Amino acid sequence: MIISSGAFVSDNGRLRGENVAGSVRRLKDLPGLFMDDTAYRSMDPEQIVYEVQLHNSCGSAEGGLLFGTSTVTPGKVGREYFMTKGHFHEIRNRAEYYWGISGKGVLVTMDERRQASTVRIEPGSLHYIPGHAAHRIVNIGDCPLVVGACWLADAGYDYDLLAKEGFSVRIVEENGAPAIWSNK
Ligand SMILES: O=P(O)(O)OC[C@H]1O[C@](O)(CO)[C@@H](O)[C@@H]1O
Ligand SMILES: [Fe+2]
Repeated sequence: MIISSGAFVSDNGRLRGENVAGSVRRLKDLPGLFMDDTAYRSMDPEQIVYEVQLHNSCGSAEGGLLFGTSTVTPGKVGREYFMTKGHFHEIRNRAEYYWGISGKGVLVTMDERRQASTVRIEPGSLHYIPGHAAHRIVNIGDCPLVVGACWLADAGYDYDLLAKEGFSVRIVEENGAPAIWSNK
């Protein structure tokens, strides 16, 4: 039985070692995500918006768990802060834990009736995301936002519902501070 995987989480939330894989999302990978398309098109398409690192030692086996960290770069497109794409789980009832490792952020969740909620993420904060809730993180600070996560390996990703209307709220800078805008 495998009880240790030979992987490590460093102070900045980076994973290394066995069974660790990473992916990067750049501005060019996220067309239509941000509300200000003119600002989006004026920016460097190679700019990294966020990176995800994943520790996977079970594939997508039912009953297995995945562990990941997401690192969102500080920045904005127009007035809207850099954020992850966000998703519902393909198997809708699958829940997930998030916790803040470093930086300042907002967790946005939204149910299938487009009811949204937001909560601040800070180092050490713990967030339970129930099934049937889309989830996204937003970096509202000047440093990278690093968030850890643990979720069921068979959860999968569903981006289709969000591709049409997006989340019902957006996190934007207003008078120098983060504000929640309705996107209904
Ligand atoms: O690119 P997305 O769909 O916003 O997801 C980013 C990552 O956040 C997680 O929810 C946890 O970090 C993973 O499931 C996912 O890989
Ligand atoms: Fe998820």
